[in-house]
Amino acid sequence: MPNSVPTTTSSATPVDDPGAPRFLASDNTSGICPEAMEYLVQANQVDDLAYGNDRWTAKASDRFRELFETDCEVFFVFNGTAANSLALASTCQSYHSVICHQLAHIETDECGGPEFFSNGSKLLTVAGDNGRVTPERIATTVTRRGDIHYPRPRAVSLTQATEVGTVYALDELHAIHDVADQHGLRIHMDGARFANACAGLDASPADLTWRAGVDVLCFSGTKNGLGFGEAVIFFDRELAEDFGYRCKQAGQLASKMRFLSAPWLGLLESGAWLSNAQHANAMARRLAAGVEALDGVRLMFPVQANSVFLELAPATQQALRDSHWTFYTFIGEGGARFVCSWNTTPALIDSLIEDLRQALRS
Ligand SMILES: Cc1ncc(COP(=O)(O)O)c(C=O)c1O
Ligand SMILES: C[C@H](O)[C@H](N)C(=O)O
Repeated sequence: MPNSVPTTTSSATPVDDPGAPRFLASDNTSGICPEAMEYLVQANQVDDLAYGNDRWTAKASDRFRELFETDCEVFFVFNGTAANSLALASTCQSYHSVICHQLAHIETDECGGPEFFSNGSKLLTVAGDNGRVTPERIATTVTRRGDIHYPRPRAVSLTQATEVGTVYALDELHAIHDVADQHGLRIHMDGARFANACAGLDASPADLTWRAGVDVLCFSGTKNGLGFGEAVIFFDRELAEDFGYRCKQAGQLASKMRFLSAPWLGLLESGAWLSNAQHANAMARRLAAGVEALDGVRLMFPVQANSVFLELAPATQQALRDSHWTFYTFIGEGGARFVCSWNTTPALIDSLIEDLRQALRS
């Protein structure tokens, strides 16, 4: 690494500063991890070609093909909403529909992006325990109507890890693949926290995607230690045809793409893509274990990735806010969501547990 490369690294909230905000609302609040920053700075050392024709983008794409053990097609876009919206638009026509969970981010938090970029493909939402779609609910949604007035289901979207911090086990993915195959559905995977699912399941990226029938994965780098940059990975290469044009038309073709792909290369070549997720998951488990014994706190979902959902009384929530904790209450089925990141420290988690303990006493 050139000596001039600054070894700047982002740190989590300093616990010893009582007035500092405590960032656990989202993994979108963390900074850029050292491995990504190192490669970002390296990519800045010399000029390179634009629009994805640079060496970094080629190397990162090859590393993804090594990681997934298959000749997949790789694209880089700026954020997850664009990744999901454009990937879904590649799986179906405007008169088709996409089956997804009622808590899916594509339904609740993308402001109609998937419908917009597909020119109208309808999202058909289904319920399901712990944020997961089931094969039975998919089959019912497909078969309940067959008339010309019903937008024919053509894809199913799975979020792995889910919006409520659970994961689809391998057998669940295969059962969904079977029913999708039976009904001619393509499978899109919202992998905003895909690395956390790999870590949580101790399963390979290939086993959790194409070997389980996934046609396209939106793999988030933003939540895995990058500043921005999502990889859209097509395992069905036919679906990838013309995807570059979709990106360009949607304003998602980065001219200096090396600054999206080089940090990804840092994650992949160092293995930080997985170790960052393993750490974030471990911090979530630490939080879950720490609150288990507290009266007045209910763990709302199994903690299988890096998110923890707690049912807290309004007064308790306010007490935490008064202590500068940040958390969301609009995700999933309510409750307070705490999300751990690559740089979440044990001290921060222990400080939250202690503040919770104090809040519940008052
Ligand atoms: C499950 C899920 N999917 C997709 C996204 C992508 O969102 P954004 O467009 O904010 O990158 C997010 C955001 O954090 C998310 O939580
Ligand atoms: C909810 C918000 O859109 C973001 N996806 C997050 O999980 O923090």
